[in-house]
Amino acid sequence: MIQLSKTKMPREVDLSEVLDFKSILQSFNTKGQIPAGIVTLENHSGHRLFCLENCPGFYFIPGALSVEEQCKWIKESLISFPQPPNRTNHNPFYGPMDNLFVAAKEKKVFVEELSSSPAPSVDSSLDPKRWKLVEEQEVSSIGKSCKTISASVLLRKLRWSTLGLQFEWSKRNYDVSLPHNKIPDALCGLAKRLAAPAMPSGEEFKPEAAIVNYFGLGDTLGGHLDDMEKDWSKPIVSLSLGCKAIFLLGGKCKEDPPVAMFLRSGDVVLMAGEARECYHGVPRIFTDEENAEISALELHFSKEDNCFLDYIQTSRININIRQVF
Ligand SMILES: O=C(O)CCC(=O)C(=O)O
Ligand SMILES: [Fe+2]
Repeated sequence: MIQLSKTKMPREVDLSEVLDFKSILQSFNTKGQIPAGIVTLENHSGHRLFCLENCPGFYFIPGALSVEEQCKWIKESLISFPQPPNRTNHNPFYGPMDNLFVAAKEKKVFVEELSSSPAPSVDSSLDPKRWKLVEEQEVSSIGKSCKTISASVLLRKLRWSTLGLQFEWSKRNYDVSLPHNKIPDALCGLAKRLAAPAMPSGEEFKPEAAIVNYFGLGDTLGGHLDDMEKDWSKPIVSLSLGCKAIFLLGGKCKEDPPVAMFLRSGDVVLMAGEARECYHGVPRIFTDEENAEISALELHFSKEDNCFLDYIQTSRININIRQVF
């Protein structure tokens, strides 16, 4: 099950064995050299792809997204992707939440409304209408018995949002009866172009759903399979944005030793065919200045709204796009 879990602060680990496709690309471009077990090809857009000999269907495209594209998808992930009818991890407790990012930027606060009638439901936390958004300065005038939580804390606790067909975590399946919007056209077009090298010949990828994962310091994604889509010959297209992470690609059994690789902002991974049967996860993100490797993003965002800069300096966002049927 895909769930981001809080862990203790990161430990010092030996990173010397972690595959680094950025430097593999550099040494291929300058010296024509490539490590054993890795093969390379070029896609239509001139991007170099790397595949692993012992994991057919796995593709790594280092630096596939320009800085402008990365900034665009970071903004979309914070502003529009968590908007209803898309659901987020906050839905069960707070209900559909409009404009969380803007509310956080404006330092607004959610307040639980205490109504005398009708009788409260057995579990009041499941009644989303009980939460209203107020200005920070109004909080002092609200009774101490009311629960309050700031929008910026809720933004920090945003773990996932779902686009297109909505994934129902409790049933671990897509619930086609839930209201949803189509995947935005620009994301659809991008996913189709990126997916092309991993598609069965003559077929075009149909993006029907996407899961957006938000990682803060100490957040991890445990080893899992994405097995709820019908046709595993179609790839999952996975975009990395923000702070650098380590991706673990295991085998078909949980016990198989994984290969570790760095995922930087702008990298894209495709997993199709046999690679879809491989366990994978994200055990670590790097938020320190030296290792996050987000200076290009920082430069770009420093000319814009500081809120994006503040968020991304301690975060990673992953958008993974799927064909469901
Ligand atoms: O964050 C990532 O790079 C991987 C995400 C993933 O595997 C998933 O959401 O299924
Ligand atoms: Fe996954």
